[in-house]
Amino acid sequence: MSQTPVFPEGFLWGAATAAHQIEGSPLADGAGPSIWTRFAHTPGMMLNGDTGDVACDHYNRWREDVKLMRELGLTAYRFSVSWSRILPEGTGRVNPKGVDFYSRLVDALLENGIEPLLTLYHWDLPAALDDRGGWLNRDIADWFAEYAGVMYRALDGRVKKWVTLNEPWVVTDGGYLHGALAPGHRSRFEAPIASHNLMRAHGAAVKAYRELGKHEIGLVVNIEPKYPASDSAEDQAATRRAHAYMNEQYLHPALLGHYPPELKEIFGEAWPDWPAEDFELIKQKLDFVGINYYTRNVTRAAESYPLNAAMVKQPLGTYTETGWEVFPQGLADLLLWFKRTYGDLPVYITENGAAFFDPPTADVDPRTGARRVRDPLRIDYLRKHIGAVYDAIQAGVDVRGYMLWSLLDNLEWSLGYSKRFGMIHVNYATQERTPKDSARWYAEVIRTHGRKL
Ligand SMILES: N#[N+]C[C@@H]1[C@@H](O)[C@H](O)[C@@H](O)[C@@H]2O[C@H]12
Repeated sequence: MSQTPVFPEGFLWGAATAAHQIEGSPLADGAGPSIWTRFAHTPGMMLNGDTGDVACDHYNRWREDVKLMRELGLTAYRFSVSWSRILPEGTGRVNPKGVDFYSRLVDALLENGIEPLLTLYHWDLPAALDDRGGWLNRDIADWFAEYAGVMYRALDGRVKKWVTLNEPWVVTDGGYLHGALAPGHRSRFEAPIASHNLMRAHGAAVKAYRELGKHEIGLVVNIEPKYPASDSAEDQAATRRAHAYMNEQYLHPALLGHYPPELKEIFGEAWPDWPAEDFELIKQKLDFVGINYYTRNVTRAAESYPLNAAMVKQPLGTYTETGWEVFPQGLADLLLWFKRTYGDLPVYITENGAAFFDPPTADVDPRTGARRVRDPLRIDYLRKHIGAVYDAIQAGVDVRGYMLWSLLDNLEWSLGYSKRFGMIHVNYATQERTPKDSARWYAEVIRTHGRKL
């Protein structure tokens, strides 16, 4: 990016979170347990034995957090709804106090000029549905559409941008193939079934929205550009497999109505022959796609399960606390790939950010008593990635907003509280919030609509 950027009028500047990662109080006011409530209380599943029982206590502190969003000047806020707060058993009985929590949050956002982007599913499946097979049960498409319908009836109109699923790839790869995430399964036979049912549920929820809703709905995927480590046929083939497995596995059925052929190659006998009518359900017209971008992957052939591919660490690369290479050009490359492959569908960057080392407690200026958290690496990361978004917009990609991951330091799933992605520091012992230097910087970016990158 060379010149002073001029982002499109109406471009949304926001931040993103997820229910289980910030709310705490997972069983309050009639809520049912989710698979993450269970997983976190299963010994050995969570680093340091951390759980989401308290997290950022957002369930009780949401007013304070909305005030912080307003002070930063956010024009949008992406959050998720905990399905089991709404339907404690996953289907049937609605918990009015669960609906009320999100209704009040949405009203507060709107009163403060912040547009809500609501994610229906950000990994916290009701435990009661997991007991009935969860994402392995084809009936979940109907269960998810029922839950989505409850939320559409309650909030559509105040919420005008809906997301069905967050990162189906992680749900499946982490929860059903490798077992690092809830519900902790490890099966190459279950993974394709979970993936396919996630996409069937996505389609059913979009179909329900077209009957009940009047605004916009989309899908959020985590995708990353795969660059071959060499020109060798083996590395090229490994890169092709990795690209299909992560970047095309969900966008192809949702937008094109079929899977990439590599998935049959990857899963072999574990890849079913899906009924044609499933793709009619999955491929529903979308109003936008959300892209979560963090890093790239330089890929080589290797003996690995199930891809026979491995990432090549870059000796001159800069890496975050989660071991991800800082590579902003990958975001621009990815957005151009998306446009070439799927056309001019509007795109939001629904997550982008980094975990760098931040202290457990904020510094205190002895003269003023003011708290401060210095995070120059995060500012550099964000500046370069927002710049890459601008480059893609200049190249013709219809990007309509940027949601920084994350508003708050939060529960990084099975990594617990060990990784801090927030632009607002959370002292978990006191629940004190301290906007980091990156938050102050982002507020200026927003105030100048991107001109002060
Ligand atoms: N890891 N990491 C950070 C972040 C995670 O905290 C979000 O819940 C996911 O949507 C996505 O993986 C990205």
